Amino acid sequence: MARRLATRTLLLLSCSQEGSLRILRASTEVCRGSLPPFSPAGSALEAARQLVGPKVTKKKDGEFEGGEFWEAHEELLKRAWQEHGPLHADLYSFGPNFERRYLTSKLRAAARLAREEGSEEAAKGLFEEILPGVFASEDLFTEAFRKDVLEELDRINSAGIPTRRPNGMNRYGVILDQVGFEEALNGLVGAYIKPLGGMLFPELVGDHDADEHYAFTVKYEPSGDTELAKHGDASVVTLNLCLGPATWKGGALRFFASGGSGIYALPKGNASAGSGDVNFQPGQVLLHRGQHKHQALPLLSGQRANLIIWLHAEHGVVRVAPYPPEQQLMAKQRWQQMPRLKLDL
Ligand SMILES: O=C(O)CCC(=O)C(=O)O
Ligand SMILES: [Fe+2]
Repeated sequence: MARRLATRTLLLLSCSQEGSLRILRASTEVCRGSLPPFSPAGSALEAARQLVGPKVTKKKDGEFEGGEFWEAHEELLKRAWQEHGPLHADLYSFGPNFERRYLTSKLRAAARLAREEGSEEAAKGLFEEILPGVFASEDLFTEAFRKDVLEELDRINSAGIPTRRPNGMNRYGVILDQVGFEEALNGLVGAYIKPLGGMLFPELVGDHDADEHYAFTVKYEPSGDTELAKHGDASVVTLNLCLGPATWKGGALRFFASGGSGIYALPKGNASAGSGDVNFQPGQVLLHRGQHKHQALPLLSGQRANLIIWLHAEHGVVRVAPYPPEQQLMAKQRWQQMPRLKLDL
């Protein structure tokens, strides 16, 4: 699973991979014939609304489901989302407005202290290690962030533009980087999420191990996906924010213990990977290693939506071997890196 997801991430994020370039070119030829005539001067939004997205069926290994369709229409869909425009413009660009509206003052103050003084005490104080290797916080994102994201998702889902399944197992959700959020997310990840991931998992996040991200939402409800099989993510560190929206029953996230072995052995104690169930609360964030195996238990009623950010190195590479203590980054090195503002697509 992890390797398959990594491969798909690589295909989505990197254009330098020979195979994906070939698929893209071939399918563009195939699909042009079946598209309504589209002139560059016409409305991309109108053209995208006439597309019929591929059926989504697989609950495992579904990364490439409809792959040719998505590769062929990538440019059109990107322009369609631009034309569609935002409901909450602040969500789409990272800067002082984004930070003030969507990040708690506690998080901003803790990050300032880490950047200016090299002290991570306040940042560490935002988290509780609820299972070995699983850090939880309710102090990262504001209520307004959840509310605006949920409203934006509703609008995206009723835009009439096809959206691609978020990964090989979850069928329902939105790939946030593909619907206009990549710039804001690059800023958020570079300035906050990557240093937080490095602070909590210094043995895995060095200088470049979390340079890139893949962000998406997942949705569970009785008429759609209700559960998710045990897996690891295509990430070195995963951030998982529960968006709510309101109430649901079941749907806990179960973690499985593993310490790894040989050169992959995780340090003992605080940083090892423990087992247990997490019953999400709206607004709660988890940070865990991507390779810490987990599973979503069956949702019994209601709906649960989460926003997930996978951190990985360039080309989807996921570090699994821990750094020895003397090679780990210092707090200032983590927090003073400049955010990368563009994805290398
Ligand atoms: O159900 C969740 O919150 C986690 C989903 C998940 O693990 C994933 O999409 O990789
Ligand atoms: Fe996962």
